[in-house]
Amino acid sequence: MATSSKRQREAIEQLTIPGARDDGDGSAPPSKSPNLGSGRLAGVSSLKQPKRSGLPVLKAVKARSNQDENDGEPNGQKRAGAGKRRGPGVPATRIGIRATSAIPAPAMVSTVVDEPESINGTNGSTTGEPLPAIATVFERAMPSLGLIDEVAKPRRGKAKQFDHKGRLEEQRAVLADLRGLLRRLEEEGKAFQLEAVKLDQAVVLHMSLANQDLARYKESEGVRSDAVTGLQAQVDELKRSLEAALKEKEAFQKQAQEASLKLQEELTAKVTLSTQKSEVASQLEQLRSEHDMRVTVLTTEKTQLASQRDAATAELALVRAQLARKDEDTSGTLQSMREMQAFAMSTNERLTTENKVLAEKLAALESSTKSLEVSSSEALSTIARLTAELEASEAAKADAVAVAKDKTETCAAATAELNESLRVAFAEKEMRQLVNVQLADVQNELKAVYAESHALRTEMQMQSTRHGDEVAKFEARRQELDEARAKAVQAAAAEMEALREANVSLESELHTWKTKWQETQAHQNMVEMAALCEAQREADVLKLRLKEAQMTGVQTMEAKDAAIAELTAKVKEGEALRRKLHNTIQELRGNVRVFARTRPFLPSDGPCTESAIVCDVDGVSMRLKKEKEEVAFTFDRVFSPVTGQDKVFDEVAEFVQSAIDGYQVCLFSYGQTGSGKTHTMQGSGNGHMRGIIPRSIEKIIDECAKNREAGWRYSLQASFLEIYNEVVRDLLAKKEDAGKPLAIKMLEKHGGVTVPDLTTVTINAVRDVEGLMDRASRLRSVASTDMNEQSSRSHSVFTLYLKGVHDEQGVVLEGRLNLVDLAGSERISRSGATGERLKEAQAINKSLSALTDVFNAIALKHSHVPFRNSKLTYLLQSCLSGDGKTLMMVNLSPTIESTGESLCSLRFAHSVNMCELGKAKRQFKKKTDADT
Ligand SMILES: Nc1ncnc2c1ncn2[C@@H]1O[C@H](COP(=O)(O)OP(=O)(O)OP(=O)(O)O)[C@@H](O)[C@H]1O
Repeated sequence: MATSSKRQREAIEQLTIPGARDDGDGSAPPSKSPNLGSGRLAGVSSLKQPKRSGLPVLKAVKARSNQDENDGEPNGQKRAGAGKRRGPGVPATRIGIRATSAIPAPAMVSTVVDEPESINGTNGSTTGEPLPAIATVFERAMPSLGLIDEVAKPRRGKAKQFDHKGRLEEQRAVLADLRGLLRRLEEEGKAFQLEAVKLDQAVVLHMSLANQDLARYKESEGVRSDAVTGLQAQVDELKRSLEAALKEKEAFQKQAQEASLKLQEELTAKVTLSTQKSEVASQLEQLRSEHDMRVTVLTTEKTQLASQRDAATAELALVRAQLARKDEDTSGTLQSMREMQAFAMSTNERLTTENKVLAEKLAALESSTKSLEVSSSEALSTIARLTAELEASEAAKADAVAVAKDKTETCAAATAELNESLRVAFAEKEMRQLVNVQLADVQNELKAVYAESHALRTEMQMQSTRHGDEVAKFEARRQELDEARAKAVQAAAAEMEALREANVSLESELHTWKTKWQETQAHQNMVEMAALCEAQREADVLKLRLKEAQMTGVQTMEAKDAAIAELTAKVKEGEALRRKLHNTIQELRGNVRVFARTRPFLPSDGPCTESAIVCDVDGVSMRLKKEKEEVAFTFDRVFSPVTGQDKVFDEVAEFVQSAIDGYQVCLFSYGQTGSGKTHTMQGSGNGHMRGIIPRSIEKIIDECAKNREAGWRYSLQASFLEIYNEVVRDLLAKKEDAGKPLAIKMLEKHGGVTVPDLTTVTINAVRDVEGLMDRASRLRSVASTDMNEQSSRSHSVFTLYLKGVHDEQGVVLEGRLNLVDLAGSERISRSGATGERLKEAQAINKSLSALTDVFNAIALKHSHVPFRNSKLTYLLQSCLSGDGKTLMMVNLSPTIESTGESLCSLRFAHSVNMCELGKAKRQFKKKTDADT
């Protein structure tokens, strides 16, 4: 404002003509040229200034001109002449118009294009504030108007005093001044043009900066939204799997509860049974003692009866002897009587007297005979009584014998019953053992579910923390950008507001101008209007250009988004292709494929859950933290603790498919004890935690069913063995053969090995395998150690023999899938093994070291590979000597304490990964009669 007033004063001083100076308006000559266009308005507030400074001047001009007109001059054509006549009045008006119209239009344009600078907040102007174009025009025009007014004022006063000549001189001088002014204004116009060009460049520069900012913002927005979407998807995925795991866990808990309820019931039933059994036993005991007592009583009775019988028999014999004696006596007496009768008869006559005596004697004898006969009949009745008694005792004895027989029968029945209950009790015991095995399995499964869900929870927490950080970062960035944008918008709004205000004031000014200038010079007014319209048009064009630029920016961003999406898809495709090519190369080289899997933390690992293993997101590399450094490893596949059984199986499924296609496939899990080998191979339960073995069988059965439609017939056989303390044992053996050592034999025909007496079971359905696994897990050598509650103390080998016959094509495929769950390597000091466990650990470590030697020999391409150094390597010889495909799953524990073991396992796995076994051979042959 102060500058503007100063400029006005300077201009007035410069333009003050000698006549005017004489008028006492100021005596000092102009010291320098006025610089009307050099300054910019300091801000929106300065827009008001021209109104305040210019309008009163215009009003004064108008008032004076009205006054002149009122002095007696008519309007219209006469005015020009009148003006000339009146002297200073007319030139003053002209000067005013010329000075205003001389302001170059491009300068206005240049001030309009100043906008983007302000929008971006990077205004190249010294003040850094907007330049409202039209306001500037008026700002610049106002001093000239004031000047003209000032110039005209004294002249009008003097007009009355000078003559025509003098007035003409004055007019000429004024004209010359005005010409000079016009020239300066033209120069000013050029300067404005130059400035406009510069401002154009600045606009372009700021536009490009704005576009860059916009692009950066869009890009970061895109990255953020991608990351947010990705993270959201991951979180959703994790939530889903957690939910599934929780559901499964609930189901398992339910199953476990049911199982424990069942077990409880069974235990109650068993208790009842054993109570019944003890009751029966006590009854039996009672019966036995009763029976024994009865037997004793009967024996005593029998003995008594026998002694009675003996006594009776003796008595009878005695009586019989007496009777016999008596009979003898009687017959002797009769003989003597007969003799005596003969003697009597012979001597009858002679002994008539004697006959009497003899008759008396005879009568006596007859009475004694009679008494003897009485005693004989008495003896006979005694005998009869005794015989009856004997018969009664015999009957009693028979009764007692019958009772004893009954008792014996009861006893036998009770014994049979007892045997039956014992048999039931044994069956119960077996059942209980089975239930215990199942319960252990369920508990294990529960533990695995818990561990997996815990890992998922941890991962989710980490993800959400990371997500939170990312979101916070993006939020901060967004806020920054929002703030910048808000500032820019604010600045733009202020600018727009200023423009609008300027426009409004311009319009009102214009209106005033129009009204005034219409009266004085329509043509100049038209030029001015044209300039204004031109400026407006240019402003519109610039606005349009800005809009277009924004549109182009948006389009470019959309194109960039599309390009980013395309590139992302290409990266994915590239990754898939890379994996495919990697697999092909590995296959062609016959490399042993190695997958690494880290198990989640378990409650038994203790409170510290800082993992020693970091799995990278690329899915193939990992790092092991060792003190302060990290050792990096790369394998064919790396599974983090949150990877479930299904995902792991998805990756090994192609190997299982190879077995169906007629290859010998060997898949073995290696790692320290408690690192999750059995979990990976066998798993637990029949749900989500099923391992590779049950899933492989399901897949094979499914695939075989599908291939059947194409004319293939399949037969599936399975065997399951363990190598415990260097002894091969059949895990599917009958009870009586359990634990029997089996021999490994070299097959002369194929050069492979076989275990001749191994049980093979035909598999028709998935449920066949469940029974089979139960059978095997009851026989497998498992024990509790400090490192694992259920530690496998043996290497187990599950083999599936597949034979596919295509009758039409006359071909036979013979695939074999060996799924090996190795016993865990262990540091004796950590596992706390002593006694039997120590012996087992030593055998395990020895055979694992033999396996290491075999792989080392293969890796170094030694001519001799020491397969025979252990039962394990001898048994796996055909798989490891190049005919088949081999995959090793290295299992790892995440704990810091296991770092040493993990490093050993990883180094071994790395050396195994380097082994080249040669290209696998398909077991394909022509069908023969033996293959029907
Ligand atoms: N990926 C996993 N997710 C959930 N739980 C797991 C996982 N891996 C292992 N576990 C759990 O860890 C425990 C030990 O695993 P496992 O018995 O399979 O180890 P191992 O390597 O076979 O041990 P050992 O050599 O002593 O037999 C089990 O309770 C198992 O359920």
